[in-house]
Amino acid sequence: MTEMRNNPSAWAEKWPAPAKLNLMLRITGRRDDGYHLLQTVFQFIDLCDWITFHPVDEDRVGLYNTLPGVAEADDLTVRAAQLLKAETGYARGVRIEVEKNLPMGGGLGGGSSDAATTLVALNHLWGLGLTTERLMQLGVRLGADVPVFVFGQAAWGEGVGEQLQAINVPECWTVVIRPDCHVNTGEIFSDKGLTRDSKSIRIVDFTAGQHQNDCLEVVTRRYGAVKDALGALSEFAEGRLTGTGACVFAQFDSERSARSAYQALAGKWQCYLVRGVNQSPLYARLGAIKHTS
Ligand SMILES: C[C@](O)(CO)[C@H](O)COP(=O)(O)OP(=O)(O)OC[C@H]1O[C@@H](n2ccc(N)nc2=O)[C@H](O)[C@@H]1O
Ligand SMILES: Nc1ncnc2c1ncn2[C@@H]1O[C@H](COP(=O)(O)OP(=O)(O)OP(=O)(O)O)[C@@H](O)[C@H]1O
Repeated sequence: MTEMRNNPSAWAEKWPAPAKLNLMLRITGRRDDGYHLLQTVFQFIDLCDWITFHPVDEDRVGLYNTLPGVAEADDLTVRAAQLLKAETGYARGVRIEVEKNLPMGGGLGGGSSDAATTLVALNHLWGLGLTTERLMQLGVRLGADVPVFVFGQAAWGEGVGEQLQAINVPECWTVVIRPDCHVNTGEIFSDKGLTRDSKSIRIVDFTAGQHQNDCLEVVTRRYGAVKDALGALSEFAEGRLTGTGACVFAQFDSERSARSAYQALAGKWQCYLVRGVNQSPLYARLGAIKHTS
């Protein structure tokens, strides 16, 4: 029996898998394998999927509930757990229960965040002792957005988003609109019209207001709903695209102004009123569990 099995309360905990926003995204080049080189700023928001891990004595990884259109074996939580077992030789298994709140194909990184939470939580619950750096290296094999969720702090990202430097950005009240469409990330990155030669900038340039997202033109050309959502937001504040969309967001100086924009938009759009956070809620949970175990 592993150490953590003697602490059933840790197993009973739900683990958060937060969404991220790309506060800007520049495409500066392309690797030989086709992946794009980026400069981006990641920040988390307090909108989360919630994942519960149930110990299984046999060598088996499974789900309680599959997601629409995603076979069990393809689910990123299952793939993350299998990867950890292959890496460490851990012999037992787990059943994973995902409470899905983050829209899929929304540019909020939900699948990647679910994978990262699985890596971090099972590393802890199975007592594997892998470092955060090693978990990030495993994570990037599952998706370019996984490392930042393992990293757990708002970050300046380069490479494909796996070279990360922690930064502090204002923790603004934010309105996110989810247009009624799913954007396929691979489809946007393979569009012929995508610009891939943006000049590199420095963190101070971002801080001074350079917020461009190089995917914007392609995404709004292909998805009219994204363009309309940006138009709706721009009546209140600067509207921005996160990742390759579909979600768009605007940051506000106060809860009051964010709430009033949210109330005006919520009649027509599916929206979320959220707060930007520089520390991932995942690490708040991990800290609390370590404290009591
Ligand atoms: C757009 C972002 O969300 C910004 O944070 C990420 O770059 C995308 O991360 P992700 O969804 O985890 O992406 P992956 O699952 O790794 O890749 C999906 C597909 O997008 C393309 N892709 C992705 C990331 C990247 N830097 N260059 C790419 O060309 C690849 O064709 C890949 O097959
Ligand atoms: N646990 C999971 N949650 C969501 N999607 C998953 C999961 N496992 C596999 N997937 C697959 O990953 C795809 C991308 O989902 P995700 O929610 O991460 O999109 P996204 O927010 O646009 O990601 P990104 O911003 O990283 O491009 C889904 O369409 C689905 O096929």
